[in-house]
Amino acid sequence: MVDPRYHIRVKPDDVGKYVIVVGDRGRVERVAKYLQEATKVGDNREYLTYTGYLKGEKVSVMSTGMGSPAMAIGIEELATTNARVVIRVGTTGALQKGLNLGDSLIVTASVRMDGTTNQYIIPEYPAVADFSVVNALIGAAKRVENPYHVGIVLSTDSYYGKAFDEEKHGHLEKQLIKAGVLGVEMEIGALYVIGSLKKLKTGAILTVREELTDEGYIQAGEKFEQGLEKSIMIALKAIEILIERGA
Ligand SMILES: O=P(O)(O)O[C@H]1O[C@H](CO)[C@@H](O)[C@H]1O
Ligand SMILES: O=c1cc[nH]c(=O)[nH]1
Repeated sequence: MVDPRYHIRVKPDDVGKYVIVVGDRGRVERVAKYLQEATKVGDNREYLTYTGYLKGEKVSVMSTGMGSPAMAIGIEELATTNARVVIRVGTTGALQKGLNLGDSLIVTASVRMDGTTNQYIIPEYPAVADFSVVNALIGAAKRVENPYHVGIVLSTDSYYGKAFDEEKHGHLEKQLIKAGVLGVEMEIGALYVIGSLKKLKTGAILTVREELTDEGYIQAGEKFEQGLEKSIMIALKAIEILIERGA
């Protein structure tokens, strides 16, 4: 028989109803330190999982690695546990001026430029967040006080180029920027589409890691690290809001 949690290697009851997913396994403990009684409940491949408590409710944090295939496996397997609400805390490259290093970006929807979700459903099916999760993230961002933006991102399969190769796809970049797409990352399309298909409530908050300036991109640094910490706090506060609302 196929193990429904072959990759994430957790017991269903070891995962809370509320789960934060992060790309980088080094980010898991940065989130877990805010949970009460956090303990490691799984560690296999890119999937490192801790579970603790917030307001008496079990909350987990799991890394999903880079790219949509790894996110898809993580979400499929999480859906066989107690998980019902999944919030991604990730990083993004800005596609618009005015998104500064360390700013938070609450993601309402994604342009599905990944391959994975096309193997699940027609391209016209939207990659959209759960409204109650977006609402809680906005409420939390107001309280934590980090500059934040709300909107659409582009989810690609390639960090180095391809969709944004000026010669090959310059028109596409211009089209999406003109259409107001705020940032680029690599997993939210899969999270939102597969989350919807599996009846999970999903949302995401990204931190700007590459800022677009007149001179080109500037990357990471202290402002980014501080902003990431704030984004983690916003995601946790959003979960507290959802717990209070019984959502
Ligand atoms: O910081 P994370 O969550 O990994 O997200 C972004 O960073 C990675 C690329 O450097 C991709 O996974 C992209 O989506
Ligand atoms: O996928 C990503 C993440 C951060 N910055 C980018 O340019 N791409």
